[in-house]
Amino acid sequence: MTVQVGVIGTGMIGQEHIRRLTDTVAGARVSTVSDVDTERAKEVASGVDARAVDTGQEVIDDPAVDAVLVTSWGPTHAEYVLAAIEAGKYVFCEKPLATTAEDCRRIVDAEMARGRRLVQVGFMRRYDPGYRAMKDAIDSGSIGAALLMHCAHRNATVPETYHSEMATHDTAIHEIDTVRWLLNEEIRSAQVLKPRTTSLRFEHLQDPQILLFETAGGVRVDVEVFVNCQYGYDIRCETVGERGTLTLPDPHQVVLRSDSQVRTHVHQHWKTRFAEAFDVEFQEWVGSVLDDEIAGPSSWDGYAAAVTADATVQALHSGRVVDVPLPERPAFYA
Ligand SMILES: NC(=O)C1=CN([C@@H]2O[C@H](COP(=O)(O)OP(=O)(O)OC[C@H]3O[C@@H](n4cnc5c(N)ncnc54)[C@H](O)[C@@H]3O)[C@@H](O)[C@H]2O)C=CC1
Ligand SMILES: O=C1[C@@H](O)[C@H](O)[C@@H](O)[C@H](O)[C@H]1O
Repeated sequence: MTVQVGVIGTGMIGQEHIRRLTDTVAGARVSTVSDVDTERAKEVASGVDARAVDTGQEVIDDPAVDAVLVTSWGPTHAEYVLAAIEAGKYVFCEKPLATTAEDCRRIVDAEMARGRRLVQVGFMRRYDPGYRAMKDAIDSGSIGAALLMHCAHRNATVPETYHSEMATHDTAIHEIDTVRWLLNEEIRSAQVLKPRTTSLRFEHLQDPQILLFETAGGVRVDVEVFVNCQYGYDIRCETVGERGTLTLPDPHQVVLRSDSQVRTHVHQHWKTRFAEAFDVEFQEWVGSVLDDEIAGPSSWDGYAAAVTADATVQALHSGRVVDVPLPERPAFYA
């Protein structure tokens, strides 16, 4: 069987995932697409022999669509995810699940009321081979109990529309999910340090920032978010345990020795740095839709990340350590 996917949002990542579902992932086909920019939707649809419709709701209502992919602008996610749940359709939503914790909670409650998992959130790092190897090594006890984690999330540059809160909500939201997943614990408090700022930024932006988290089990995590680092897209993570450390490897790159130098390429964008992770993420999602059993990052994970991100933004503004007010995880998401 082929999963017929309807896509809402044909911007940058929407087009990436449409290409992926068309050329790389087995068992799926993009059948229907929409975007508020209807001309863009038509153009993208014609490239993959799909049907363009005028609204996201029409995608969800299309009887030919088995599963919905939401890759529109973040503030529109909640409306589409809730409508897909209402229609009883599987829905993959790019991060963030919703832009407010309240909307994430509405999604969690709607999914629980439906009685089965329909939603997967696009936290693609869980599918990166390096992060997966780190998770396996932590779980197997190879470094003993984890004590510390040092992370860095660097982008080459960001546009003027990017503001200081986005360092958490848009960027470090990936680390928030990754830390919870790797350590299998919730984050209980957040603090934000504001180092000297780079001169190579738009004036309104605090860049870099250092986010400090403490997990429920007392693991201390530092995350450097530096979104104008100039030199590339660089993601780092080291876990320090009682008996050793684990370092996230860079994806395979050829190393050139020539002219008295050793050189290797630095990724410039998330598209290439996480290309393999996205491919695996979508292959596994399609498999789980075919098996009728969604197993990837859940709407609870989307909600927990949003609550943690809100506390982190409060910490950015107050300069204080802020507790993360996350309720207990419902058994439905055990
Ligand atoms: N997992 C990851 O590493 C990444 C995730 N993302 C996430 O993907 C989402 C989209 O990001 P980009 O593609 O970079 O943005 P984009 O701005 O390139 O594309 C967003 C698209 O949504 C459309 N849109 C806006 N409102 C709409 C509505 N009401 N209905 C239908 N379409 C609507 C826009 O016209 C645009 O084509 C964001 O939530 C972003 O956080 C983006 C980049 C990387
Ligand atoms: O999700 C992403 C973008 O939306 C965000 O703007 C970037 O900072 C992240 O590195 C990327 O993974």
